[in-house]
Amino acid sequence: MTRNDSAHHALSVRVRDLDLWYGQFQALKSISLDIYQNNITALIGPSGCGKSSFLRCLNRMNDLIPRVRIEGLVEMGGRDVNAAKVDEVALRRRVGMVFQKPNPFPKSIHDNVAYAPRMHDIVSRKADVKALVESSLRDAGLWEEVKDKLHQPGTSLSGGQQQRLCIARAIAVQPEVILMDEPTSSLDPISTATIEDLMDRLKRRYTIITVTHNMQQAARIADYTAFFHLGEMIEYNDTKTMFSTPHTRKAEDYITGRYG
Ligand SMILES: Nc1ncnc2c1ncn2[C@@H]1O[C@H](COP(=O)(O)OP(=O)(O)OP(=O)(O)O)[C@@H](O)[C@H]1O
Repeated sequence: MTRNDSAHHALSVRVRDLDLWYGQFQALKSISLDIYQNNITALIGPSGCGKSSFLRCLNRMNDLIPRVRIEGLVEMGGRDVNAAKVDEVALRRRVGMVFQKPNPFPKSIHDNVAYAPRMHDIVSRKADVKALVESSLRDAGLWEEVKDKLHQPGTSLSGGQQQRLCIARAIAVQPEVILMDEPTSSLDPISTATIEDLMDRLKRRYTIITVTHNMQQAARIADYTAFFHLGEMIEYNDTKTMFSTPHTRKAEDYITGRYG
C-alpha cells in the first residue's frame, strides 16, 4: 500500500487483508486500504482486476452470490460490516449504491425517491415525505427538470436524468458512503459532466467510492485513486501523485495506456 497526504482526513472505511474467492478462484488478494470521509476515491485498473468485487464487499452485496468466500476486515464508521449481528438491510441504508446502468424502480419519480425512506421509517408523514423527495431531487440536481412530473414513471426520463434519479434515491436515506460502479459509462459527455459536478458537490456531505474505466475522469474528480491489477491493490495514492508521479511501474504503465 502506497499513499500519503492522509493526515487531515477522518477515516470512513478501513479494509485490512481482504481476500475474496469465487469458488476456487481468488479475485481479491490481501487488500488493505483506508478510505477517507468527504473525499472521492476512485478504483481503477484493467477489466477483471477486482474493482467491482471490492466495491461489493463494502455493502455485502457479494453475500448474494453463491460460492463466495470472504476473509479479512471491512470496517465502516469503526464497525465491522461482516459482524454476525450486522443487519444487511440496515447496512445498505448506511451505504448507498449507484450502478453502471441507471436502474430506477418501475415506479413514479416520486416513489423512486420515497420508497427507501418509508421502508426504513425515516419519514412517514405525508408532508415529510414530500419535503424529503424534493430535497433529495434538489441535491441530485434533478428537481427543476422533474418537479412538474413527479408522478410519471422514473423510466420515462433520459439516461442521464435516470442516473441522477438513482443518486437522489441513494441519498434520500442519508447514507454514510455512496458506492458508484462506473456511474457514467452509459452516459453521453454532457450527462457525464453533470454527474461529475454532482459528485463534486455531494462529497461535502458523503464519502464517495467510485469505479471508473475513464482515466481522465479519475484524474478530474477523485481525491484518491487505488490501482488494482489481477486482484491485488498495487498502488493507492492521492490522485495528483498517482497521475503525475506514480510510485509503481504497473500503475504507470496502466495510466500511460501501455496496457489495460
Ligand atoms: N459472480 C462471479 N462468479 C465467478 N467469478 C466472478 C464473479 N464475479 C466476478 N468474477 C471474476 O472475478 C474477477 C474480478 O471481477 P470484477 O468484476 O470484480 O472485476 P472488475 O475489475 O470490476 O472488472 P470490469 O472492469 O470488467 O468490470 C474476474 O476474473 C471475474 O471474472
